[in-house]
Amino acid sequence: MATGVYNQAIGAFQSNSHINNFNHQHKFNYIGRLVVTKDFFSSYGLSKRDLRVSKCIEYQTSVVDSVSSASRSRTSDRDTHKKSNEAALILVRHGESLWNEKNLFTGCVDVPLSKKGIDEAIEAGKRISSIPVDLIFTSALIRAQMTAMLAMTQHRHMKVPIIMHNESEQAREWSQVFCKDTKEHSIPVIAAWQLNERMYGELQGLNKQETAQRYGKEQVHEWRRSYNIPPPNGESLEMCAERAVAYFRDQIEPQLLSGKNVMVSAHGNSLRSIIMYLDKLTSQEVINLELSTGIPMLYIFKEGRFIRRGSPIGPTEAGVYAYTRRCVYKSC
Ligand SMILES: O=C(O)[C@H](O)COP(=O)(O)O
Repeated sequence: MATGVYNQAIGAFQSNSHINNFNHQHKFNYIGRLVVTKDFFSSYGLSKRDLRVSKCIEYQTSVVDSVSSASRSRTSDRDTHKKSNEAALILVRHGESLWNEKNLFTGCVDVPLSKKGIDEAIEAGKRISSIPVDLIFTSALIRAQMTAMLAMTQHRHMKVPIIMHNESEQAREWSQVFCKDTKEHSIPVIAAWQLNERMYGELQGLNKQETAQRYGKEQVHEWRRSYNIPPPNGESLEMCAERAVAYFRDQIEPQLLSGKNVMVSAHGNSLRSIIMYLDKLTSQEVINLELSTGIPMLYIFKEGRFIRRGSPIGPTEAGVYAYTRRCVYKSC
């Protein structure tokens, strides 16, 4: 049985305000397509009544498992992963940074999280706390790394994320862990510059609103959201996609293919380009794609396809939209 945590995780995606007390009906309304076994009900203290509210339960996934069930061994988790040939992919844009707070173009400048960003990262961690994570990829920038680390402090598995230093033979040698059990209670974290925010060129450090006043809203919107027009001496989304999507395909997809659950903590534009690839968005559609800080998005990778699971539907859930294809551009 491997559906319990998936249910719970999806339930947690439902609503910010319901994180601590979301009800089962919510969970099932959103899921609506999962096989729920006896184990699930007992491990989460649910009753038959809960089953009745889940009108249409038909889709079984083995991506995630019940961490609360101490009886299940890690070995069987691995077997399930292998057999199922499906995996979870969590994408999260870093929490608010100190420059997001000041409304400055940041790009590749390495700025830490603000207090609000720290809270967002912790909140993001709560939302994904029931999805087993085998491997984490972050950008090389501290705001994405802080987000990943803070999120993992909330995880039910309590595994310790450990940054892999591959920059030299010595770094690899000196950071080895010699205890099998300790290793099993760790999650490797791989930092890659290819996942960095798009390089914002001469806009880096400028105030967004002042820049819009100086160059005009349309011009700044074009720099920020067009697909192939770069800001002065910076990267267009297309250029950013060339490195970020290539990295995703070469390094991340093979991990998913092998059944590993992966979290990627990165940036507004590197993630927009990856989502463009995952959801097959056109260069027109991606213009309207906006990502909120610190809101995780879940995809299931199954039979070579990415199935987006992270955006709850319904007007009452507007506060937790991580992703919207049709958003009104606001100059900020
Ligand atoms: O780099 C930045 O300034 C932001 O993180 C992303 O900016 P954008 O919303 O202008 O793409």
